[in-house]
Amino acid sequence: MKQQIIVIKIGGNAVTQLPDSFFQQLARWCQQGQKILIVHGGGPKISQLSTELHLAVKKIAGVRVTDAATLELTKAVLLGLVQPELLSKLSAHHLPVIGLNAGCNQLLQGHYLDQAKYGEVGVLDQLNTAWLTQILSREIGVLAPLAQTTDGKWLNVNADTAAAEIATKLNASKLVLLTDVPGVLSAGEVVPELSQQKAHTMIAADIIKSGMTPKIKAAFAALNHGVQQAFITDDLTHTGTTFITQKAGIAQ
Ligand SMILES: Nc1ncnc2c1ncn2[C@@H]1O[C@H](COP(=O)(O)OP(=O)(O)O)[C@@H](O)[C@H]1O
Ligand SMILES: CC(=O)N[C@@H](CCC(=O)OP(=O)(O)O)C(=O)O
Repeated sequence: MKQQIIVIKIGGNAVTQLPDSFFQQLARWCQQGQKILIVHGGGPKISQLSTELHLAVKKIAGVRVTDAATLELTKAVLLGLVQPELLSKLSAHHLPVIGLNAGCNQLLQGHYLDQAKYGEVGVLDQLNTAWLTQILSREIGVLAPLAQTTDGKWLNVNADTAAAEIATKLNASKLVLLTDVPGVLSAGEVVPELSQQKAHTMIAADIIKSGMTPKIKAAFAALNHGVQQAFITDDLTHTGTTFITQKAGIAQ
């Protein structure tokens, strides 16, 4: 089988409740020689600790408004709590892993999204793909959704957006957005296939909202920029919602 790159984004809720099937599927992909990059979130923990420390929690369409104090807390949560916990769970399942962040070898560089509106929030520009690809040929990379400006300032990036942009830059075969729901839901049922047009309608009807909005945008951005497949699921062994492009010509 051709070696391909799979990017898995794990949301902050999902990361605390990974089923056995998650580790088993990773082991299967490793045995097949697939390269795997995990981008992890941590939003619920950032919000919880912000509240405990009396820092305002504000999100605009799923993107955290991040002042300087919230950025410090975000780095501490992602790199000090969520990432080590995830690395130790993966290691306990004998999977070869390495923790990564934007500070290593210009791994992820970006610029401010809109500093007046969002504060220290970034958009990705550059990924050190040569170095990352080498790492991924040996280990599962586990990466926090932070970037640095060219002059070394840290930026908070929504993890769904980061995962999709990284998947695009790596020319990944698959982007899996692993979350706490089995897919995009409509009237309590998983929507098995979602076109961009149908997603727009569901957003306008307020069926898709809050944290699901950046996922939808991220998934379509990745597909439209060459990633072959994108899914939202709560289980790596179920496809949940598969995103489809209009070009695929599948009925909506
Ligand atoms: N149509 C929808 N289908 C499923 N979940 C939705 C939908 N609209 C909004 N959501 C919300 O999006 C949440 C997932 O986003 P989020 O909490 O940000 O997860 P994560 O931490 O995995 O990024 C779900 O738990 C649900 O509350
Ligand atoms: C700018 C921005 O929104 N950054 C996110 C990064 C973490 C994240 O996205 O975590 P989840 O995937 O668990 O939501 C945040 O601060 O919450």
